[in-house]
Amino acid sequence: MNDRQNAFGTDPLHPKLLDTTLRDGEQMAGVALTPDEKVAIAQLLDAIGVPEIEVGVAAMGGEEAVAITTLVNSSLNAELLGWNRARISDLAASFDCGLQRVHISLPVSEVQIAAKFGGDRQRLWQQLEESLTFARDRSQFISVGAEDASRADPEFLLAVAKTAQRLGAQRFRFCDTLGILDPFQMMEQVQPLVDSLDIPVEVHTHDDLGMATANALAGLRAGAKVVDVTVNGIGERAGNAALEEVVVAMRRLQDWDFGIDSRQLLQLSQAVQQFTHPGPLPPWKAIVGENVFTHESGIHADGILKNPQTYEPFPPQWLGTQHQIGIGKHSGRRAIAACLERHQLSLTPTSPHYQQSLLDAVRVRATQLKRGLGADEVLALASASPPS
Ligand SMILES: CC(=O)SCCNC(=O)CCNC(=O)[C@H](O)C(C)(C)COP(=O)(O)OP(=O)(O)OC[C@H]1O[C@@H](n2cnc3c(N)ncnc32)[C@H](O)[C@@H]1OP(=O)(O)O
Ligand SMILES: O=C(O)CCC(=O)C(=O)O
Repeated sequence: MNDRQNAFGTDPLHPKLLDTTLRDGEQMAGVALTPDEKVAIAQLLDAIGVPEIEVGVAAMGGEEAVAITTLVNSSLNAELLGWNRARISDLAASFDCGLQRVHISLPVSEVQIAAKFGGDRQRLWQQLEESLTFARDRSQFISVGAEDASRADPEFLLAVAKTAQRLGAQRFRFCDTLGILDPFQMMEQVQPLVDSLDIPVEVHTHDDLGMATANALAGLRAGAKVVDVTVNGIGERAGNAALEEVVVAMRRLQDWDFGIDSRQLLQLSQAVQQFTHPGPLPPWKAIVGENVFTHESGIHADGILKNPQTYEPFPPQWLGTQHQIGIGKHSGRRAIAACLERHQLSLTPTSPHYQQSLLDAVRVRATQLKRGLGADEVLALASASPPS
């Protein structure tokens, strides 16, 4: 990473990642990780350079507490954080697991305060104070999270943040819990917190409107110093900002790599996929999908063969991979010629009839199979209709 000034200025406290695959990621409906799987994911996160991992909810007890205790004792480099409601019993459960860094969450929107605290703000202030006082004497680090902050009254949100800071919180998490903001609104809402607090602001975004990653980047642009992510973007409902997207987008857009070894992102993504939703990821999934560096359309394949920069947003080498030229319904002559050339066959430029008949055969076959063709299938079609 060079030292050039970017959108984050020259502040030495560059933004950091907090991975919450093991907490919010696991909250995705149907996901249930064993302690061993949680440890395996944490080790992979650690290996690629993630500096902070939200490990789970100790108040759940049982295997979740076992997993958290095992993680605490597993000598990871990453700092670990345990998620808690603003309740002493939750915090006690985290401390029983050996956690020394805790997160305390409070609902801050009218609708959530009504549902969770019977609309009693006094109760909210009291639980904030009680839980922070309890945690302060027993922990090394406390962050406070404002659940549903994006729907909260901004003055009330700021009052909660300042109170949390005064009572000893060392970081404040702004949550777009329902994923309802756009990046402009995200900046407008996060900026005042950054400007008014002495402690760092963290942003937590959801993908309900497909804007989790964009909003995460907007939060950073507004001055947040920590951004929450999950591998493959898993999480509640439509998921969270995806670790791989935030890392690669920030490298591409701001020349900031978070200290992450992006060549290990594919392996991490595949491991998490197997533990959470066995089966393939959607091939078009940004950054880690199988098709992200596969070019089929004739015009694109032609461009890539002439100069990869024509159609690659960033070099596949960032992910330790290479581009592929796919052959299918949208192929053009140049891609088919390149495929044949790789197998010492030539698509004679002077026989346009042959070229067109092979292209037609590829299109028919790909449409029948509803997929791209392998080189062997292209060669079989070529030998079935030899140059006339
Ligand atoms: C936006 C988010 O991601 S929030 C995090 C969500 N994560 C989870 O829910 C983790 C998994 N959860 C669980 O295992 C369970 O819900 C537990 C162990 C946390 C609690 O289980 P239960 O005691 O059975 O409570 P239940 O889940 O039914 O209800 C939640 C309770 O917490 C209260 N609550 C919710 N958020 C908070 C908060 N931030 N601070 C204090 N209390 C809260 C609710 O009002 C409700 O209280 P009530 O029982 O007095 O009505
Ligand atoms: O940490 C918090 O306060 C809540 C985090 C969360 O998962 C959310 O708001 O979506």
